[in-house]
Amino acid sequence: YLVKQVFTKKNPAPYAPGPPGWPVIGNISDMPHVKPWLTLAEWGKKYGDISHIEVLGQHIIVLNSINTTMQMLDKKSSIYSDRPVFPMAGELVGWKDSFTLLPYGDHLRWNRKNVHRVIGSRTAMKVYHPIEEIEIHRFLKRVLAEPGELREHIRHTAGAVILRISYGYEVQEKNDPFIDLAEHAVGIFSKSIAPGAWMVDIIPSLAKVPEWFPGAGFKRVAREWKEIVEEMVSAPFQFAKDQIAAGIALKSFTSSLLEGTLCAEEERMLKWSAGTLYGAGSDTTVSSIYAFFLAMTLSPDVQKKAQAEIDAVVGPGRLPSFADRDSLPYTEALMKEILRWNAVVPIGIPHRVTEDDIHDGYYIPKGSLILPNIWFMLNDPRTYSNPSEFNPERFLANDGKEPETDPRTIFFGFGRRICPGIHLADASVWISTAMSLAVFNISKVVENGVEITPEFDSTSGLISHPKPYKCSIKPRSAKALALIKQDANN
Ligand code: HEM
Repeated sequence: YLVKQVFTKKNPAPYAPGPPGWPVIGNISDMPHVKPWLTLAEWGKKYGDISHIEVLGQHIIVLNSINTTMQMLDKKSSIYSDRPVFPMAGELVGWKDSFTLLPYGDHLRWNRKNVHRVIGSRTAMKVYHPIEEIEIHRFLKRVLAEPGELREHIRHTAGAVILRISYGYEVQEKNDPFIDLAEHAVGIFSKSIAPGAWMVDIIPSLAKVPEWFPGAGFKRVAREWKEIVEEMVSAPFQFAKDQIAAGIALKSFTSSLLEGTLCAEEERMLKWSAGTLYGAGSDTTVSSIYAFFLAMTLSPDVQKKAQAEIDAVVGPGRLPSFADRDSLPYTEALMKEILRWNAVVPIGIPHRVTEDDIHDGYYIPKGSLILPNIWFMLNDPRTYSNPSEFNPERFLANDGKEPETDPRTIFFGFGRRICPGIHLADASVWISTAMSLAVFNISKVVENGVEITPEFDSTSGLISHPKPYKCSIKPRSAKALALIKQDANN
């Protein structure tokens, strides 16, 4: 550790402190696989807001403060916006064309510009509000019919929203082929990108080893996965093209961009762009909405308060809509607290720095990976009082107290790579929260006369979900039941 701190002739400043490593292999055994955000937060406590490790010559910088992260990834975004190469997920499984993993450059900017035009602001999203309202109403019907299948219904609904917006595709009520495909492909993304899971990510030259070679089983796995990913990106795109050719396409991201004249390369980029939205949109908001039902099970008082607000503003005769959003401040605060409480992408997607930098006196060599510990920033006692407490009030101005930091400035990443789905995600989580609270009471399950208190535990992985739990979901009243049963298209 001390050796690392020494100001060497070669380096213009010392590396940031971090756990001591071994010569050559560096900190290979320190990279945590299970809930890595907890270990990274420990490093924050021990070594400060910027810490450094080295794994086989790869420098990794861990950030544990919102200020430092903003100063680096946002203020210096011209050099902090690249992505690392992921030999397994990107090169072998084929996600490298998904714009989540594109290097910083023209190709990425083309993608981001297109997405921004379609869903990049609250105003642009307004076109899709009716779709969200209809789809979430359908979700209420599914939950009413089979409350025990909550997780499935949330997945199905998120898939329905994103397939409609990306391709103009309307899902089947059961076993929709595109929803199953996305679920499969997104699972592959998570597995193939898991840090440290694949030797080829540590020794990239292994990618050249033939498939039959002992120990090269990962190449067969990658080939099989690549086929599924290709299918996931191509099949719904072909659907949209066929609909356009037949003159029956619904307006969507793909149809509006296919209206212009595109060369073959642009069409390929568009196919991947739509595929990226479809993949990224089908698994992320699911985690927040599933966390919402858990939080309501655990916090009946918060639930009652939000329901009282919705009853007073919306009344019993209709479901809430986006038009009510500005009149429901407590529900808004509740939604923010859901986001803060359950970090969906807990350590973000790594950025890569393209120039040498010195930040806060520490040397950040060109090519370093930057891991922002989003989970810790959402639980940092310097930003949030009693962070482990679920408390929407923290986001309301009370007794002269300023509201605490909006978690959306952290939750969706940073700088020029900030999540482009932010407004879609925000709209989906909000409308799901407001509509569900308007009609359902969510509570603990009683089994054999005993109330079961579910535990909040999260899965590891790039996208983290609350682990399965049980809750009871019942219509609040006969009027609520009638509202759920109304035709969703009206
Ligand atoms: C709860 C919901 C969501 C969360 C928490 C979330 C979070 C994130 C985060 C942390 C990043 C990395 C940002 C960075 O590198 O600094 C990201 C990137 C991205 N997100 Fe989301 N996201 C969500 C929903 C969505 C949705 C609904 C879509 C699509 C419609 C989407 C599309 C993307 C894409 C395409 C990228 C890659 C951007 C790039 O590399 O330039 N996300 N998201």
